[in-house]
Amino acid sequence: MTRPTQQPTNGINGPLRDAIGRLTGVETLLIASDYDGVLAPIVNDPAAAFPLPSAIDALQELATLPRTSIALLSGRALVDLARLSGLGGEALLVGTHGVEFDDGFAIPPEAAALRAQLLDELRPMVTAVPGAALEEKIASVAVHVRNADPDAGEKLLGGVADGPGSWPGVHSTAGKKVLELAVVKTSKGTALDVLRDRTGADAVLFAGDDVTDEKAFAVLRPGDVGIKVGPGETAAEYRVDDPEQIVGVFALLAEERRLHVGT
Ligand SMILES: O=P(O)(O)OC[C@H]1O[C@H](O[C@H]2O[C@H](CO)[C@@H](O)[C@H](O)[C@H]2O)[C@H](O)[C@@H](O)[C@@H]1O
Repeated sequence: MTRPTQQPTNGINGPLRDAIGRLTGVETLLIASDYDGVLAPIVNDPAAAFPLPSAIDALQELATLPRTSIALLSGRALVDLARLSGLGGEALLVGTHGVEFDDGFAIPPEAAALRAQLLDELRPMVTAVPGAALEEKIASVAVHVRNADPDAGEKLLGGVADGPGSWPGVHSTAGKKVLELAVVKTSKGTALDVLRDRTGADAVLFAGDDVTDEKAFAVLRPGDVGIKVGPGETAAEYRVDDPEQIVGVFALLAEERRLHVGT
């Protein structure tokens, strides 16, 4: 279908605008998004990181369209992802950096034992640094230092990385003022491949802002669209500045795809 020349573009121009135009016409489309820093602006309290209402509106509108699926792919525990995003059956939700699908995840007993050891080691380390906090998830533990003195926080993260973060079977990933220690292998890339298969998508749009999202950008294929939100090195082909701009992308895609596929 030819795009009307006067169609609003939500301020999105150039190659990204063209890429969105190409996605509108694919037979089966998957829109997958990271949560924190993409749908929800970064805030000091992880428990209060709510999404931009307009982001959820745009994703929900996309989910109503034929042959169009939406997914959230997050480092969050699945239960927290569902609660904070407010999305339910209309979205495929995957938590803990790609291991926790909504059809169930059971942590292997030896990994559960390792996680318990990790918590025993980390609690006194974190308690000793005012403002630092532990976030417990089913197969990982996150050490947060956003609210700690910057030097003390960096020192804590260094000590955690060199200490429990280097134990056999522990997989450490640095994020935004956080070090995540997982007791199972995690990969948003593997999870995105699973989502692609499950939805039968001919093309995928993935948006992410952090280091762990690079594994998802790495599995994108020709015809897919990867969008990095904010600064930092990336393998993504496109970039927007902030969550408000990614809302613009989702809204434009919803509007154009509705015209193309009908409802
Ligand atoms: O994969 P994501 O959905 O981007 O989740 C990554 C981590 O996000 C959360 O931490 C980050 O956001 C917090 C709220 O804005 C912020 O306070 C913290 O400094 C950031 O690191 C979340 O708490 C983690 O569990 C996620 O893994």
